[in-house]
Amino acid sequence: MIPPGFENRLFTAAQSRDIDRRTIEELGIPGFTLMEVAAQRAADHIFEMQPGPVRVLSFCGKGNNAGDALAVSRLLLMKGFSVDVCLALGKTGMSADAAANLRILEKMLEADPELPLRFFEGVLPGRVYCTVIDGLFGTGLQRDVTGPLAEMIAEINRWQARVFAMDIPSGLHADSGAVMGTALQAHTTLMFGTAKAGCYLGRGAALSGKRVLCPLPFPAHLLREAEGAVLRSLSPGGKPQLENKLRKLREGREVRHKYQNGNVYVLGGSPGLTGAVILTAKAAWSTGCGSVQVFTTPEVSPAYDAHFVDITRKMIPGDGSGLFKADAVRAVAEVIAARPGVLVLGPGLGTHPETAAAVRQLLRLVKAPVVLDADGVRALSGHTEKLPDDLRLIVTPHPGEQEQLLGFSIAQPEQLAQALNHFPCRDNMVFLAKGSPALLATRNECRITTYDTRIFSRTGFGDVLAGLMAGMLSRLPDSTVTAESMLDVSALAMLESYARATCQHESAVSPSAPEAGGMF
Ligand SMILES: NC(=O)C1=CN([C@@H]2O[C@H](COP(=O)(O)OP(=O)(O)OC[C@H]3O[C@@H](n4cnc5c(N)ncnc54)[C@H](OP(=O)(O)O)[C@@H]3O)[C@@H](O)[C@H]2O)[C@@H](O)CC1
Ligand SMILES: [K+]
Repeated sequence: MIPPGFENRLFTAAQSRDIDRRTIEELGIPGFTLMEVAAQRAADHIFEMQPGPVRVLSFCGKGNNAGDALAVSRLLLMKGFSVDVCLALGKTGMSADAAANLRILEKMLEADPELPLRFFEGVLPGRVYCTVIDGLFGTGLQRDVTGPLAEMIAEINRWQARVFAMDIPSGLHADSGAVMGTALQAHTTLMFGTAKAGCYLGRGAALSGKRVLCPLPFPAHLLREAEGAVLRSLSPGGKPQLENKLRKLREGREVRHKYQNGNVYVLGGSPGLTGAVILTAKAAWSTGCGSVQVFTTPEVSPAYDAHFVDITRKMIPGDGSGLFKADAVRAVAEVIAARPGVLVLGPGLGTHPETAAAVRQLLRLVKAPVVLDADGVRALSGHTEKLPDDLRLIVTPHPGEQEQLLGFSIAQPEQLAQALNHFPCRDNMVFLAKGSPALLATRNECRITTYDTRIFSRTGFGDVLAGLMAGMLSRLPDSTVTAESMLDVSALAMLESYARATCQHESAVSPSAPEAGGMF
């Protein structure tokens, strides 16, 4: 049983170790008991997946991860499976609980020499297996896997077996999802007690296969007290909960006419780049907000004639180039001040230096929450420190824009903390690092997508996402637009885009098999 509220919480290796330790020391549940519970849950899952007894390879190191695999091996034997145990690092120096589990197996074999159990030290048994229990390394892996161990991992990967990883696939870093030299490709990862961040980040998302959280008797207060960043997974299953949270916030809003049901402003669309604005404005409108208004120059406005029925246009002054420049900044800020709403700044705005300067000027003047996307993000490169500290901001760069904005692209939650430090408004903002997985963070929390964000790799989805965010945000009472609710809105807008993308995309790839490197 996972304590309520922790279903989608992710933990680092240090946090997990600390929770293990405190459960043992403060509650008095022995480590061996925790291991037995973990093994029982893992074995139950394996029996479900593999109902008929087969010969399995139990691939063990010398830490507690091996202890898990050895305890699972015993439970499989008791169900009639045949087990070949590979003690890849030999018998010496095993952790106490791993050694105890090994001793139990040895005693069982001594008592019943007919038992289908064999041991191999330092080598693989020399045959191919369809099912493998991976207990080489868990959260204790700190350095690269090399030499004979790396060769064994490569060999097992060649079998394309059904690999059940204990806690985390061996070779994967439990925090970053980085491959430490080489790693096993799991079919299923049975995470013990806590979901490990490394199974969701970097290569971990693909190498973990199906992720299953096997509950251990950790009390809620220890999970709550785990020190360090709060990480959560963001899966399509979380959509109803987010919708509910935002619906409750909306109930506090008095709506007597359309302008009290949320106003969205879109500023973008330089000559030849109006498609992005059309997508953004339509997506915002689809959220049910009261009004969507597009700022445009007289030169660009005719491009919208065939597209906008419900969406109004606000003419801004220009110098005849059709671009947004300094002379329009005050006019835009005044329109928004007169009728507050949410501004989407950037779709198709173009990269003219004077336009970029006007974007920065507007961000210093405007009091509305802003969703900053595409060319709007580019305009901030090298200038983030000049933003007002009370600006409420959602910034949505893809990896190329992250590189330009920060000098690095984001793969780890700690890098988001670094990214947020570039902004004086860091306490009022959400940084959405697009990529695969996408990471969404405020100063207090980071969410990691669990679905395949490669589906967003189509021109225009960034524009749709920005429109959805602004539309949803505009419908909340202004006093509830905080970093926390903006994170919920961003998460829900991502899930809504995903739902739309999977409907539209006939050849949608499986959401359970994300692959590193994709982006949108
Ligand atoms: N009660 C609990 O705590 C519970 C814990 N549980 C389980 O324990 C797991 C964590 O166990 P763990 O901490 O013992 O570490 P683990 O991952 O088995 O490996 C460490 C060993 O590997 C070695 N080693 C490392 N890198 C290496 C390399 N590159 N190449 C070669 N060797 C290398 C390292 O050796 P050393 O660095 O000392 O040389 C050390 O001996 C956790 O993931 C979960 O499965 C669950 O049962 C729930 C209850
Ligand atoms: K493992």
